[in-house]
Amino acid sequence: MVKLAQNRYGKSRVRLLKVTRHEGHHHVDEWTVEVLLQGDFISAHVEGDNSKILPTDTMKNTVYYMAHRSSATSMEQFAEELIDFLLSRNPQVLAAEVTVHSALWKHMKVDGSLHPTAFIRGSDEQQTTHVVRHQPGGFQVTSGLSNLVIMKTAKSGFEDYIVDELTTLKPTSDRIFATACTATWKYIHAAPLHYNQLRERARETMLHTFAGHESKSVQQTLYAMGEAVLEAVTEISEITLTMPNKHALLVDLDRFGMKNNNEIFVPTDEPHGTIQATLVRM
Ligand SMILES: O=c1[nH]c(=O)c2[nH]c(=O)[nH]c2[nH]1
Repeated sequence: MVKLAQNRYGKSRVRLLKVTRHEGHHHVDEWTVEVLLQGDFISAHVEGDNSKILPTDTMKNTVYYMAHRSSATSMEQFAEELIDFLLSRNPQVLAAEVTVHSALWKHMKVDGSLHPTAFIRGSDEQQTTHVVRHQPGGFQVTSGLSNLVIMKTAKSGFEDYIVDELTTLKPTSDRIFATACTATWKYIHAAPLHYNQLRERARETMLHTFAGHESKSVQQTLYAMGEAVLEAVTEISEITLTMPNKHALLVDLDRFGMKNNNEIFVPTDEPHGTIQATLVRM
């Protein structure tokens, strides 16, 4: 005997470019959206009865429909509108979740000033949000960013770790610290929030802390970054940071009779350290 333990379904990687045409300048949002529904879908799985199934193709169309009529100023707000729309029309759906990944388009600098309608990809960094609402119930919003590629060439060392017969790593008080940071943070959901401002504050705080921190390890800097975000943005209840340690290996120039004063490195992607932690308020 078997039974359906858990299920959800929806549409993934719905790509969308929205141009908001303000007088004198345009704003662009490039989003990749995922919509997932949970609910009373046992008969669909067990009997092949599709009478309660909203087609995933319709979900895709709903994303475009809502994008056109929405005046949401953040992707979190857009996700909330999309969820409300789907839940209001589908009583068989017990929970809807929407994930949005946003690309980093910036106005292009042309002749020294920002062009109003020409854009350049800032980097491969993405802004993210995951919003879920159970019926009945309020929104749970988890936002964040991924692939924030950052590096520092000072204020980073790694010493006094365990040394055993398998240790080859040399301690250093001066190394390259390079990472591609992923962060997700949960919002305390009291009132409608200014998601874009809060996101910018969290991101700026992370960068500020990373740059200034006297790092004894990736672990310590990650903790300092998370702690600073929780201090700076009281609307955030919890933050998870993942920071791969993208090693930059010092090249041995002794072989050529040269001294390498921490100047020439080989950047590596693999293998990399993986450092992750979640910080919550006490
Ligand atoms: O900051 C670091 N943390 C580690 O746990 C670790 N392990 C390692 O080999 N190098 C580093 N660096």
